[in-house]
Amino acid sequence: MKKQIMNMRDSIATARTLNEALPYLQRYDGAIIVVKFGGNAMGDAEAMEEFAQDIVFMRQVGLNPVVVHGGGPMINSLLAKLGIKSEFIRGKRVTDAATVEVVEMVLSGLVNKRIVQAINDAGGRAVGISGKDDDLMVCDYDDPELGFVGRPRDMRVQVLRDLFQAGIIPVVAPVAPGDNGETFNVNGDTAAGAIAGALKADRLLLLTDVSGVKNADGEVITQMTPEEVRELTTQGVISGGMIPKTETALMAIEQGVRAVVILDGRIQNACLLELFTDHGAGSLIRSATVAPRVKPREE
Ligand SMILES: Nc1ncnc2c1ncn2[C@@H]1O[C@H](COP(=O)(O)OP(=O)(O)O)[C@@H](O)[C@H]1O
Ligand SMILES: CC(=O)N[C@@H](CCC(=O)OP(=O)(O)O)C(=O)O
Repeated sequence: MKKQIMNMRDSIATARTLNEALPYLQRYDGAIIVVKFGGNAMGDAEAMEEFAQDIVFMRQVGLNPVVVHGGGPMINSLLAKLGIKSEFIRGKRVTDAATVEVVEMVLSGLVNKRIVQAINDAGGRAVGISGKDDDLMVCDYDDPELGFVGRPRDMRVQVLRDLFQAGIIPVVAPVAPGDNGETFNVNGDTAAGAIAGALKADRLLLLTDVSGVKNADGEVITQMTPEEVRELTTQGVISGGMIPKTETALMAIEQGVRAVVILDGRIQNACLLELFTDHGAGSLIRSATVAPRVKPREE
């Protein structure tokens, strides 16, 4: 009897959750959601499975998700095995000719296919590509001191639209071509922002291993404007790997992405929580002039 009551309570809670999701399901119908899955957010097999389920769920309810992934820790591990040293400047890896080969092997191979397989196992149809496929993301050199690090210049996102049309979930590795046969290593956040900007995505979700952007007291800031982001960067409160994320957020917003959310990809169903519940998750960055979203995040 007690068990039956518990089951009933669970069912009521589930129904309530579904009900809460309805306005968001309506709001996001047909929306393009770019999800950056950082290497630190990937975690174990279970976390990967949950992430894949969230992505398949999105597609199932009529959204168009695009996954752009990172894989920094996996690159580090192979570089270490090969005895190749690597350093970071402002959150980006200094990339020489030997390093870029390892980066392409790890990102376009190991990591990309692991995500593709997880999404397909969860019942979706995923296809893995990189910035090289159909010249999706042609790059220039970002900064001479970084070596083969690319800065996206020409975006050809038609291939992504074609994949949406076919019911396929694109999974993009941030490796890209240059004009003179170069292979570029692109920071995953930068690539996700460029893709979201070119698609004028409804949302860019940057999944990482912290619960959001933190202020000087270490508290997560739930909502910020681009001006506030610039201020925190000048003060040095935003540093290291968070810099490419917030830089990306600002650029994406400038290019017409409605809002960017930086959130903890290790928490269960992070994407669904952000998109389909009143509560939301992480730090939402959007211009103060953009109309508030339906979601009341202490608004
Ligand atoms: N103000 C800040 N708020 C939150 N994290 C910050 C901040 N400044 C620096 N960071 C660092 O940024 C890291 C996230 O970047 P990174 O490790 O590159 O993530 P990913 O691999 O997911 O792309 C956090 O783990 C944290 O150490
Ligand atoms: C230029 C640059 O820094 N490229 C990154 C690409 C992978 C990445 O961005 O991975 P995360 O998202 O897991 O950090 C790198 O070499 O690590």
